[in-house]
Amino acid sequence: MCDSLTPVCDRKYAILGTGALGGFYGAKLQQAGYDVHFLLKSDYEHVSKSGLLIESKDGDFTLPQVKAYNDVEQMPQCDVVIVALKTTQNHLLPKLLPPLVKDGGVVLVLQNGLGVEEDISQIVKNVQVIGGLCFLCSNKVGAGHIRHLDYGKITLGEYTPKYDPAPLTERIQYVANDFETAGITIELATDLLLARWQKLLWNIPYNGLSVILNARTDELMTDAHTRILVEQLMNEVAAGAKSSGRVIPDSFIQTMLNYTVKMKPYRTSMKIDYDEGRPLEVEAIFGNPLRKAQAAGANLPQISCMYHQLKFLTQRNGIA
Ligand SMILES: NC(=O)C1=CN([C@@H]2O[C@H](COP(=O)(O)OP(=O)(O)OC[C@H]3O[C@@H](n4cnc5c(N)ncnc54)[C@H](OP(=O)(O)O)[C@@H]3O)[C@@H](O)[C@H]2O)C=CC1
Ligand SMILES: CC(C)(CO)C(=O)C(=O)O
Repeated sequence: MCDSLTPVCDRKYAILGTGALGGFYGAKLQQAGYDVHFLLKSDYEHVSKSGLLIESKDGDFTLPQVKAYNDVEQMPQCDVVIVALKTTQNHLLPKLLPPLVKDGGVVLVLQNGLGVEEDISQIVKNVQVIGGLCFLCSNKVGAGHIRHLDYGKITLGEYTPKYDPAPLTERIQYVANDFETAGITIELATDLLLARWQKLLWNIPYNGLSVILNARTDELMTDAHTRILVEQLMNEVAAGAKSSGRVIPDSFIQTMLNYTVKMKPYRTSMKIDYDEGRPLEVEAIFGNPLRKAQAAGANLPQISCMYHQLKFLTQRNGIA
């Protein structure tokens, strides 16, 4: 394996799920010279023939040729495997991950939600699991066609048993360097659990309310009543974090509110999934944090209410 100082080397990356997020970051890594292997499902034929098209606010580009697969058994073992499926597909990971990740390699989880690293550490042994929180607005708009609308920064943190804070290692450093070489801003965190709760502070109110109230982010922030609701939900997420011994200060809540006011009007990814009749990431984003907080004795009534509303909607619409 190449060391952390090698700017671009023969490190092999696998993208598990070449959609809005995996397609974008995978294409950026390939564009920077890394050896990237893309796992696809419905877009496999198209991408094998025509590659990927990335429309990005940082500049459009095409990759006419990519290494595309529809079967992990055909893929080479990779140094870094990026999990970029929707969490609703994570039941496939026991089949997808073991043949793909090198012994001593890295599994990088770029999904939203809580608890996925813990599950993955049970599936593959002798690999390092790293979590990444992506501040990205990207959509897949057609076969092999990704539209990157805004942002892109990733916060990376190493997973350790029980999510104990971890010092930065050489491994996380080289993953960070590779992404930075590809033009992605990286922040390194020594406390992955805190970083995950901080990301949930955005996802829980906006993803949930966007579906339940049929609203974009700008509508939720303009209306005085929904703005209060967002803030109350953020405070409950902070209470959930506190039950895990993590402190999210009020100033962070204010920063997230201001950040969303300045965002281009955005239909959240959960809302897009809902509108398209696809399963929603309800368990990873709502169920797991709720269960973790409840196990620690914390009561989060508004998040619990939202969780049950979303479960109702997904069951009624047959997308559970
Ligand atoms: N999009 C964004 O801006 C952000 C997304 N995230 C998180 O990133 C994760 C991924 O989201 P996103 O990229 O938006 O989702 P997408 O649905 O766009 O991408 C997931 C991809 O996985 C593919 N896939 C599903 N099952 C398989 C399979 N069995 N084999 C191969 N490929 C498969 C899908 O292919 P097919 O279309 O053929 O089903 C799809 O292209 C989620 O956890 C999301 O919450 C986090 C921050 C921002
Ligand atoms: C906050 C946002 C919209 C972009 O930063 C995001 O990361 C998400 O959709 O999960």
